[in-house]
Amino acid sequence: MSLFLLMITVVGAVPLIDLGPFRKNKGDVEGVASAVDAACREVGFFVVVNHGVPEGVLRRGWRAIETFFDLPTAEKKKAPQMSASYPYGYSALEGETLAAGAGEQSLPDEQSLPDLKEMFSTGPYDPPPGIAGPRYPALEGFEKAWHEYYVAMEGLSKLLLAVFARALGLRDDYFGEFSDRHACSLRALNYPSQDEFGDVSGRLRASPHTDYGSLTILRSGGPGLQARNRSTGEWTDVPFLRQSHFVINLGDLMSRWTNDRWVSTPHRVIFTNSSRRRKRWWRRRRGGGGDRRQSVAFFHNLNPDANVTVIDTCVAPGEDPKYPPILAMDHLMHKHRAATTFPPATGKKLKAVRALAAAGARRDERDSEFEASASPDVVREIQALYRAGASTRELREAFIALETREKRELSASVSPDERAELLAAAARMEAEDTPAARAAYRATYCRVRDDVKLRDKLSKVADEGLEAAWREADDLERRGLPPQDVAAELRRRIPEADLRAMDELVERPVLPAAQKEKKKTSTASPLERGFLENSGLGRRRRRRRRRDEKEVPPRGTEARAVAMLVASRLAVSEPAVAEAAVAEAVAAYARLRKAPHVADMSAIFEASAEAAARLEETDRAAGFVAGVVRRSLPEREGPALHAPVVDFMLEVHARRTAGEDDARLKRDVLAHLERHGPGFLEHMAACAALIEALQEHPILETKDHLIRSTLLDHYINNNNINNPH
Ligand SMILES: O=C(O)CCC(=O)C(=O)O
Ligand SMILES: [Fe+2]
Repeated sequence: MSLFLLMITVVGAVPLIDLGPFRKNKGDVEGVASAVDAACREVGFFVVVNHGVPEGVLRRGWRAIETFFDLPTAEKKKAPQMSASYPYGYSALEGETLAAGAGEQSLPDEQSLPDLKEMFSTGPYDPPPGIAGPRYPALEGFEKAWHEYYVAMEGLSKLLLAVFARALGLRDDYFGEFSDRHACSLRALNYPSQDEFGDVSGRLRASPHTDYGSLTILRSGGPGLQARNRSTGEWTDVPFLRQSHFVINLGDLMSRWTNDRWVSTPHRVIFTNSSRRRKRWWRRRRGGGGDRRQSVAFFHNLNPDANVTVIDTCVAPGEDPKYPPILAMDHLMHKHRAATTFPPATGKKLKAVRALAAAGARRDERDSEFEASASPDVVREIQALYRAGASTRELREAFIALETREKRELSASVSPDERAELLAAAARMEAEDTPAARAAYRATYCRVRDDVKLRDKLSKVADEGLEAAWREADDLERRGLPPQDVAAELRRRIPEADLRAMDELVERPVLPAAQKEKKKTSTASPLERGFLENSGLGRRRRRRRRRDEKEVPPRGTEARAVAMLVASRLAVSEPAVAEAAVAEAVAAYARLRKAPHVADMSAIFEASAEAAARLEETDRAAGFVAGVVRRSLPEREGPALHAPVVDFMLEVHARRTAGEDDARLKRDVLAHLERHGPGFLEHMAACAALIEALQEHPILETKDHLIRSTLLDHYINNNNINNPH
C-alpha cells in the first residue's frame, strides 16, 4: 500500500494503476475499473503495473528491435519498407509528421517539420480482409521475438478492454465483438541521439498528436514523452518509471465512441538532456551519442468494418450523441494518410534545395532543377528567401515546412483517385530520376492541387448557399409567407454568381483520364454527378462532420426540408431539374400543411425520395426514405432506439449495394440482432412494417431489395432465433 501511495506521488497527474485485482479477479476489482474510468475522463493516460506480461517476452522483443535499429541504414532499407500500398514496414528518419494527422488544428510551423525518428511496424499476423499481413526483416530470431511480443500485447489489450467495459457500465466482453478481427499494429520506434543531428532546436522526436485508434500500450526506454495538460495547455512529462511498466493512453476513436466522456490527449516526444551517467552508459555500449531512445507501441485498432456508434451508457438521457457512426477503417486511414509525408519524394527535393542554396555559380541551371521538383508557390517562397540571403539550413527548414504544410492541406482533400495518380507519378519520378519524369510529376502535382483548390472554393460557395437558404426559409416562414412564395423567394435569392460557380465546377474535367470510362457508365446526369462529387454535399472529407449533419434528413421545421431541396436542386443549376424539384417540394409542403406532423414529414420525404430517384440519386433517395422511418418511429415507439435501427438498416443496405456477399451479411445481421436484445427487435419490427408499406413505392422495389429480403424475411418471420438477452 505504501509503495502504491509513493508511486502515485511519483507519477503526479498520470495515475498508476495496479491491474492485479482485475486480472486475478481477487480483491478490489471494481476499484480498478473506477480508477481507470477516472484516469480516462481526466487525463487520457495511465501507467499499469501487474499487467501479467512475462519479463522474458518483453526482453526478447526489445533486444530484437534494438538489433534491427543498430543495423546500418542501407541494411534497414533492405527490410520491408512502408509505402502507399503497405502502411507498415520500415520508415526511415523524417518519414512521418504525426502532427499532420491532427487535421484542421493549426500548428506552429516548427511542429510541421517531420519527426526525428525511424520506425518498423507490422499489422496483425492473422489479418482481416483488406489488411496486409506482417513482413519481417531477415534478421535471425526477429520474427519469433516480434510475434511473441505482439501476441502478448493482444492479450493485454483484451484485458484492458474488459476493464474499460466494466468502467463504462457494460458487460466485460462488450468490446470483444468489435475486435475479434482486429487491425492492431505493433510499432517499434527509434529516436537517434541528438548528436547525430547537430542542432535540434525547434525539432521534435515525435510531434504533437493524438493516437488514432482505441488504445495504445507503450513501453519506452527512457523519458521524453509529454502529454498536454487539459486545463493549463502545458506540456507535462509522462513519468518514466521502469521499462517493465506500460503507459496506456486512449486514441481518438475511443473518445468518439464514448461521446467524449473519455479523452484522447495530445502528446509528443522531446529531446531530453540525458544525465552524465546515462550518457556514459550509452557511450560504453555503443561508443556513440548519449541519448538514443527506443520505444515500442501497440496500437489497438478495431475490426476494419466495426461500426463505431456512440455507446449508449455515455449519452445522458435526453441528450443526442455528438457523433454519427463511422467505420473504424475509414477513421484510421484518414488519419494515417494525413500523417504520412506524401508523396515520398522529400529526399530528392532536399537535394535540389541544397543545390540551390549552394549555388553561387550557374544559378539558372540550379533553379530549373529545383523548379522541376516543387510546386510554383514553394519555389517562389524559397527563391525569395534565397535572394534575401538565407543560409542553407534556413532554406532547408523553410522548404520542409512549406512542403509539409502544402501537402497536409492537399492530403485532407484529394480524392482516392487523385491520390493514386499522384503516388504513381511520384513512383515514376523516383524510379527514373530524369528531368522529364520530374517535370511530369510536377505537372500532375500542380493540376491536382489546382483542382483541389477550386473544389474547396466551390464547395464553400455551395455550403454557404445552402445555409443561407435554410436561414432565409425560416425567416420567411416566420413572416407568414405562403410556401409557394417561400420557394420562389429562395430561388430568386440564390446569387447568380453561385450558380455560375456551380456551372464552372461541373464543366471542369476533374477526374483523371482513367476515370472517364467509369464516369460514362454511371446513370446520373453530368450535372448531378459533378455536384455530388465535388460540392459540400458530395464526398469531401474535410467537412465530413458538417456535411453529415446536413445529409441527415432535416430535423428542424418543415420549411427547412423544403429549403434544402430547393437549394440543392437550384445549386445543380439545370433549370428544368431545378424547376421540377421546386414544384415537387412546394406541393409536398402544401400537403404537409394540411395534415398532421409525422405523416406530413413522411409525405415530404417521400416526394423528395421520388425526386431523388428520378435524378438517379440512389443514396439520397435511401436517405430520404430513412427520414420517413426516423420521423415515424418516435410516435410509435418512443425515441430511444430508432436511430440505431435505421442506421443499421442503412449500413446493411450500403454494404449490399457495394456488392458484399449475402451469406456474410446475413450472418452479421443475425449476430447484430441477437446482440441487441428484444427492445431493438421491436423497433426493428416497427421499422420493417413501415418499410414494407413503403415497399409499394417504386423506388424501393428495386433499390431496397435487401432490407426486405434480409431483414424482413430472414428476421421478422423467423421466430426461432435464440436471443441471449
Ligand atoms: O515513443 C513514445 O514514447 C511515444 C510514441 C507515440 O506517441 C506514437 O508513436 O504514437
Ligand atoms: Fe502516440
